[in-house]
Amino acid sequence: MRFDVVTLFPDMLQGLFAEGVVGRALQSDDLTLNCVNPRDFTSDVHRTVDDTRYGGGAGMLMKAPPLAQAVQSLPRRPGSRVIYLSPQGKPLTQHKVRQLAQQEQLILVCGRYEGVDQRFIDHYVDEEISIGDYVISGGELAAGVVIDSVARCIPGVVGQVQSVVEDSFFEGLLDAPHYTRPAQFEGEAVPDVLASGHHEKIEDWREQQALERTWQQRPDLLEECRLGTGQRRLLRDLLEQENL
Ligand SMILES: Nc1nonc1C(=O)NCc1ccc(Cl)cc1
Repeated sequence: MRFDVVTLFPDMLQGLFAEGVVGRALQSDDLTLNCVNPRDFTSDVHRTVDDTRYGGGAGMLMKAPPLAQAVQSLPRRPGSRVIYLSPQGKPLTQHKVRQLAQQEQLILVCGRYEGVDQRFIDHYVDEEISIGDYVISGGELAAGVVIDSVARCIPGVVGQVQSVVEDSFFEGLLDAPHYTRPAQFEGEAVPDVLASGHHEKIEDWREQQALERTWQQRPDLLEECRLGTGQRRLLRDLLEQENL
């Protein structure tokens, strides 16, 4: 997978991935990160990348030509997609992450200021993606979230594939609680079942905890995910316990 990031702040992205498991993977041949700066595609002495809006309105917009030339400067692999990060995009979900991980190349365009000229989006962007319903200062952190979550889905990037499969949202449910040594922490012990060594009971307990936590924190996820018969029974028991 090749990640190309179109950004006015290339050092930000390099900094985000200077260490860590994804950072190390990005040094390898099968996973690369390249940044391209639209400012390098300006022709005026001030290297202008922004301008005021037609029709008025506060703040500045990113101009289309430097963004377009930055994207055009990139070598394109078959199966490459241009993604624009913004609050106007479709929500980034684990399902979308898995879809993106199938591509050969992702070109991530990071906006700054108050937005970009819509004609750049219409002519060059394949899809707009949002990492959440809030506004951050630019698309760079959102691009970092896409790179990290997609890279984790690529075989060989994150060791112990099992830990990736068990990540929250891989089964559509939130994760069960986890515990490690010490056995006692501030007077609280670890749930007995986890010390029982009874793997089937432990799996059932974790399944029940994941359902309970998802039901409490994110009932919306329960509508979407396809529950197995065992999970459905556990959820029914849970709702009965809660007299619901
Ligand atoms: N939420 C989000 N999910 O993806 N990106 C965001 C976000 O807030 N970007 C800020 C942003 C995006 C475009 C421009 Cl021009 C300026 C600022």
